[in-house]
Amino acid sequence: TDAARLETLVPVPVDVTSTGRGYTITDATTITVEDATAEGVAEYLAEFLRAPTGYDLPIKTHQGRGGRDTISLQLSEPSSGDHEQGYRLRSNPSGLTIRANEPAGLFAGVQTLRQLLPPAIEHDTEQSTEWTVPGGHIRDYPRFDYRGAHLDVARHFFDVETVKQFIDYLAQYKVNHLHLHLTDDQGWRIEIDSWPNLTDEGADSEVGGGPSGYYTKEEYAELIEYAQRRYVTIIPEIDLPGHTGAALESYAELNCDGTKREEDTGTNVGDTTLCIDKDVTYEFVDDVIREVAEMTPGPYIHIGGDEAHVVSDSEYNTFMDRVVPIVQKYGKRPIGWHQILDAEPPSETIAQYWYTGHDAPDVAEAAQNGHDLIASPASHAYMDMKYNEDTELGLDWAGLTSVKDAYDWDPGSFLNGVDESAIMGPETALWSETLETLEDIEFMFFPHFPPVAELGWSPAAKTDEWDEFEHRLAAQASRWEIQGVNYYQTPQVPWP
Ligand SMILES: CC1=[NH+][C@H]2[C@@H](O1)O[C@H](CO)[C@@H](O)[C@@H]2O
Repeated sequence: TDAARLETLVPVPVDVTSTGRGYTITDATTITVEDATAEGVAEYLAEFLRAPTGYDLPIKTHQGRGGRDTISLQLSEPSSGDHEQGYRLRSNPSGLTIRANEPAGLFAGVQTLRQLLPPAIEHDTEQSTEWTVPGGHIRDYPRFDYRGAHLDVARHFFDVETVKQFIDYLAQYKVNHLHLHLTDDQGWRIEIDSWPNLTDEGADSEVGGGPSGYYTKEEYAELIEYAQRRYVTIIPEIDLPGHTGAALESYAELNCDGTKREEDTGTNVGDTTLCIDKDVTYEFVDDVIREVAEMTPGPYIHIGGDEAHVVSDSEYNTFMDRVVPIVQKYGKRPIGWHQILDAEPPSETIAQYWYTGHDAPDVAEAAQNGHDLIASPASHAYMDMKYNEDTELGLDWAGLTSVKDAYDWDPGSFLNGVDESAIMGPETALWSETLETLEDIEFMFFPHFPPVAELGWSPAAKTDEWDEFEHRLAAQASRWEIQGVNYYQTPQVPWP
């Protein structure tokens, strides 16, 4: 029934009230916006609805508050207690209203509207369906401002179209940050004008040695624009000083022994590093960070810092002492995997926690001293962990991660001794040693990912019942079928 769709939303909203008869979108429906800054959302909504409904759905601006037969997108001053990424959605027989303080909130409301419509709305060809939105009102806002998803495009390269589809999946579940792991031992995937060999030579291979590639600056800008239109901030990661094999293969001088490293098509970790004692290393890092900062409108640059196993602690600290300030010099806020804390970087440096345990005293101490954290424990948020021993794709170094495991944790309290206020939010990680295609990405990401997306958005009190959640997750499958998502039908979920 239409009203049932109010009960199967993922992420679950803060407050949902069913009020009986709702609104049916017809060819008489118009979309109205009063505020020019909401026009982007109106266009996104219109494009989304026009294909499956076949209706014109004209967008009318400055028509005042919507009258009959309108989907009205309204921006209003924050009223007390409202959250800047929140929205309110109302559906009754005369029309629909989504109201928010910011366009990002309207966009979140549009994703909820998408799930209140019949699954047939996911078709990109005209369907003869009654497009009814159940009667009700929803008040909603995110628990965490930061809801992230990481994608490793270095071990295997994924083209612009694939990354755009990945961004669409993030938007569908209200995730608002995409962390692109652009560089590693097997490939350098972003064009740097001042060091052209990084992509001339460092991007011509990948794990297994297959065909590969990189993003030109134009393609990177295309991804930025596509993400911005979906209120997703892109965070580029240049992993340093370890995981630098592709750079070391491209430029002899970056190696301590002055000879180029062999091309790496394997999956070992921890056996590479830039040469800590050479000045050219810091010229290189400065050039790279400068160019990446220039092409990245978002506030963050991730500099990795994980698994620098072939340098000493003091070398690592020397490196980070020189490199973290470079990120700041170019106006960005540094993020690193949580090992970066060993170098005691400036307190604005964000640490991304990725180990499996609840106890990390150094991380807890850093959080108490003002560092913000991103929660990516490999035992719950690593989407490349196998679902079970039968899963062909993925890895299992952190153990098997069932879909229930991806839901049964709390980003705000996962780390002992860390107050929720230090947690920016959860971020999934999808490493691509074993993933080569969009279908491979989809298989590990669905249904692993929506549970973590819910933990990032929904109230803690509503996300601790797997037995309740599994029914809402199951109801998503009718949409994924139409979208053509290659999802894993885990026996853990009562699929329709
Ligand atoms: C931060 C981090 N460093 C390692 C670790 O996570 O595991 C990943 C595979 O799960 C691997 O690809 C990555 O290089």
